[in-house]
Amino acid sequence: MLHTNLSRLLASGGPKRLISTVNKLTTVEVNDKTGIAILTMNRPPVNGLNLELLQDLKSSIDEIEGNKSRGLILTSSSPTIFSAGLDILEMYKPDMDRCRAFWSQLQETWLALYGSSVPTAAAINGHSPAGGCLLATSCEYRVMVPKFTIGLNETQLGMIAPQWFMSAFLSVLPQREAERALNQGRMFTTEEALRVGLIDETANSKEEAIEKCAAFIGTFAKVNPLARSLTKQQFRAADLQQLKNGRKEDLEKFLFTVSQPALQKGLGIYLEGLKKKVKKQ
Ligand SMILES: CCCCCCCC/C=C/C=C/CC(=O)SCCNC(=O)CCNC(=O)[C@H](O)C(C)(C)COP(=O)(O)OP(=O)(O)OC[C@H]1O[C@@H](n2cnc3c(N)ncnc32)[C@H](O)[C@@H]1OP(=O)(O)O
Repeated sequence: MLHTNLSRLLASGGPKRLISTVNKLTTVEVNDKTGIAILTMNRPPVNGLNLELLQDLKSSIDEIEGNKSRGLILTSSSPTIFSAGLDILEMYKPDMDRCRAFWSQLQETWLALYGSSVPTAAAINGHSPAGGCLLATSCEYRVMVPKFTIGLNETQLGMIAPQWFMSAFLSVLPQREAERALNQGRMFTTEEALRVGLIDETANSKEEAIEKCAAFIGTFAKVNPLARSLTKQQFRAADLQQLKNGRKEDLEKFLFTVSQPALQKGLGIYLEGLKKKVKKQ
């Protein structure tokens, strides 16, 4: 009951205090009464994860860790896109120095979100392919609005999802399901995602999704915060350590991959397809 009241208060727009608007591409709002922080991505049109959005996400996660919030809910300001994943323009005909900084920041941001000490949930209020799915599966709970899609579609782009993308996916899906979906580059509808367990609940609106995420975070209200956070970290330690140990190698593999002419050709065709789709409408 307490949890339901907390989540209703949060969703009803009860007393909210805007703690930070410092970052250009993210905002953090902490509800005074519940102590839950809503972290909103705001990089139109599709929340493509470029270097700057990744930097802002990391600094917002740090801020939420530092201000003793009771939980973090990740969402988007777009009515139809949670995140379109990595900004393909960071990988297409890239400046290699920026590309290096981009991938290193992606690693950094993932380590912060997946390893966050506070309870995390994603209110998925739009499409969530690839890197968008990585963000969502790095959270502990997912609530998604109908008529959108989510999944790791890397193989469709001729790319291989790195091991740590797979770790987050595998922390949510059974191995058999995860392996098949990754090999196919499968995008799940909201309903399919619920059926396989890629999301935990559906909601009819962003507000309801946030309410349900807050209710999930509320389930920890009576649990010792340190015991909860250390338990979470033990569950995730091997995945986090694997990337920490292999960061340099992972970066080099990425740089090698994006510098392949065949990949560049594929990305060019993919981008062209996205643009043609816009013109047709
Ligand atoms: C062994 C280990 C090896 C390690 C090596 C690692 C290898 C590299 C790994 C890479 C991993 C990559 C993961 C990714 O995240 S790649 C990105 C994948 N994302 C997608 O495929 C999504 C593509 N976008 C869409 O499907 C749609 O845009 C959608 C999100 C469904 C939204 O549709 P809609 O609302 O209709 O919007 P538009 O399609 O019209 O898009 C509006 C404009 O935004 C541009 N756009 C869309 N997505 C991206 C993107 N991801 N990056 C850059 N730009 C994007 C689109 O072209 C439109 O642009 P414009 O208005 O200029 O025409």
